[in-house]
Parts: sequence; C-alpha cells; structure tokens
Amino acid sequence: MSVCGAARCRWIQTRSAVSLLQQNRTVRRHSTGAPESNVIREKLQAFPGGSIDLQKRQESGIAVLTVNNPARMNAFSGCMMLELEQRVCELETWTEGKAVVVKGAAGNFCSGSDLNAVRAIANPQDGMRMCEFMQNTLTRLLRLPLISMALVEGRALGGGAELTTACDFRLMTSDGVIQFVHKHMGLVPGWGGAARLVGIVGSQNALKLLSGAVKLDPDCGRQMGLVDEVLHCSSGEAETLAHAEQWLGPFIKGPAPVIQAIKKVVVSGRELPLEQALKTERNVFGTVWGGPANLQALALKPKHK
Ligand SMILES: CCCC(=O)SCCNC(=O)CCNC(=O)[C@H](O)C(C)(C)COP(=O)(O)OP(=O)(O)OC[C@H]1O[C@@H](n2cnc3c(N)ncnc32)[C@H](O)[C@@H]1OP(=O)(O)O
Repeated sequence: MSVCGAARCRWIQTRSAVSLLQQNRTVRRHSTGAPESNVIREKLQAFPGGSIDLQKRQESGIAVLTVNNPARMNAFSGCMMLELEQRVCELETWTEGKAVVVKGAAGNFCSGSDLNAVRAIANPQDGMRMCEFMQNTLTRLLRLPLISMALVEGRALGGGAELTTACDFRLMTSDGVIQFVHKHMGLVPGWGGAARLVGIVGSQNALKLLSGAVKLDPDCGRQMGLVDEVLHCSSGEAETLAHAEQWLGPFIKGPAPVIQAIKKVVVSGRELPLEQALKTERNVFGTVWGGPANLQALALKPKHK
C-alpha cells in the first residue's frame, strides 16, 4: 500500500473490506531491508516518458484521467505507472467529485505496458512486483467512490485492456478494439485484468477472450456484456468526450455525497461477504440519512411517478 494511499484515502480507511489492504498492512521486505513496494518503485522510476493527466471539473463533478504517451500508442512507461497511483490518490480525496472518465490521448486508448520497460525487468520477481503495484493501483481505481468509465477510442491492448476492466463502465467508439493480447506475448494478464474480466463477462467468455486473444469490436463487446455503449461520433476527441459525459448524465444527476454513497454500497456489495456488506451499507446509509439532500427531498414531498 502506498504511503500516500494509506494516509489520505478516507474511503479505504473507513470501510471494512477484506483483501488487498489487509494483505498490504504487512509490509514485505526485500533482502536489502527495503520494503518491496519501494524496490519496484525505484525500478519503475528508471523508465520515463509520457504522463497521466488529471483534469477535475468542479462544475460537473467529472474528472478526466488521460493516459498520455501518444508516441508509443499510450503505452505505460514505469513513471506513468507511478503517476497513475498519484492520480488515483488525488481522486480518492475528491469529495465534490461524482465520476471519472479514463481515456487515452490522441484517439487511442492504451497499448499496455511499455515493451522497453518490460524487456528491462523481464524476470519473474520484478514482473510479480510490477503486477502487485499495478493491481493495487487498479483495485483502488475500481473502488473509488466515483462512477468510473473507460472511454475506448482506438486500441486497448494488453494492460490497456486490463485497465478498461478497472472501471465501472466501458464505452467504445465504433473504431474501438479491446484485445487481451497477452497470449501472443507469452503472458497472462497480471494487473488483475483476468479476475475482473471473469467478474464482468463470466468465466466462459473470459476464457474465450484470453485464450483466443480475440480482437473484440464494440458490437461483440456489447453482446458479451463487456461494453455498455457504442458511440457513433466522428468529429474528434472533444466531441467523443462530450458524448461520453452526456451518457454519464443520468447516473450522476444529484449531489456528490449521494452519488459517492451509491458507489460505496455497490463496491461493498460486490466485494464483501454478505454480513460485512450489510454492515457497510448501514454505515453508508447513516452518512446520507437526515443529510442535506435527504432533508431537502423530504421538504419537497416528491412523487416518483
Ligand atoms: C501485464 C501487461 C502486459 C502488457 O501490456 S504487454 C504489452 C502489450 N502490448 C503490445 O504488445 C503492443 C505492441 N504494439 C503493437 O501491437 C502496435 O504497435 C500497435 C499498438 C497495434 C500500433 O500499431 P501501428 O498503428 O502500426 O503503430 P506502430 O506499431 O508503428 O506504433 C507506433 C509506435 O508506438 C510504439 N509502441 C506501440 N505499442 C507499444 C508498447 N506497448 N510499448 C512500447 N512501444 C510501443 C511502436 O513501437 C512505435 O514506435 P516507433 O515509431 O517504432 O518508435
């Protein structure tokens, strides 16, 4: 667990989820005595290039997180992996936020990990360290108290395909492709993408997508349940983003604390055993019951026709 995440993430600190965080409380140490997470951080730092950009729009409550390395089809350099963690950290504490759109720069989503970095750390130990780091970050991305959407323009390959599964929704433009190319690289997903994919499309479909390294187009993606909507727009990135934000509209209408509470109860329902999920749901309920939005609604005596 990152120092940043442990200290600042109110949501993660207060909820009672089992799994990753408890696992991470025991700080594993490398033979040098340094915590394992620092070992991989230092290695990732050695691979610069690109950036992960975050734009928080206060008026709409929508943030746009851009994987930005167009010279390499938005592949993740080591520094970008580190930056992604920082950006997720920033989003964890954005109390006014409602949603985050994850996209790639210049009309492509993401071509996975930077093959130059991969070559340099192509040993099992570093591979597993890198995966642990990315799994942790992507799990935190998926657990954000914000509704998240992957906006897939162009290609989402390898780790890029895995990144799409760390969002609540996936929208694709008609030219989009999601492909778990790992098999062609002699790999399997390692950023948590296989586990999440099984959760989204079921084990039969996940097996087909991974073992066939299937080039998934938007319509097949919809049929399989991986893709929530296909956007047919042709006049560039800005218009595509505007369409995606419009699609989010009905889901993020209302006050941020209520939207965040909804996401929290869904995350606990998805991840926790029933008794713990029910407890979390009660606790989250307590944060909105008698709150400003609730009192306002009671005063208006709405009829839900
Ligand atoms: C657990 C994580 C596992 C992983 O993510 S493993 C990585 C999986 N990804 C890949 O193998 C992608 C390999 N790249 C490709 O297949 C093709 O480049 C791709 C994305 C289909 C684009 O093809 P084209 O449109 O023909 O463009 P191109 O090949 O000329 O690429 C433009 C420049 O981008 C570079 N690039 C693309 N994907 C990269 C990557 N993942 N790492 C490092 N560099 C990458 C590519 O080398 C080329 O650079 P340059 O112009 O030759 O300097």
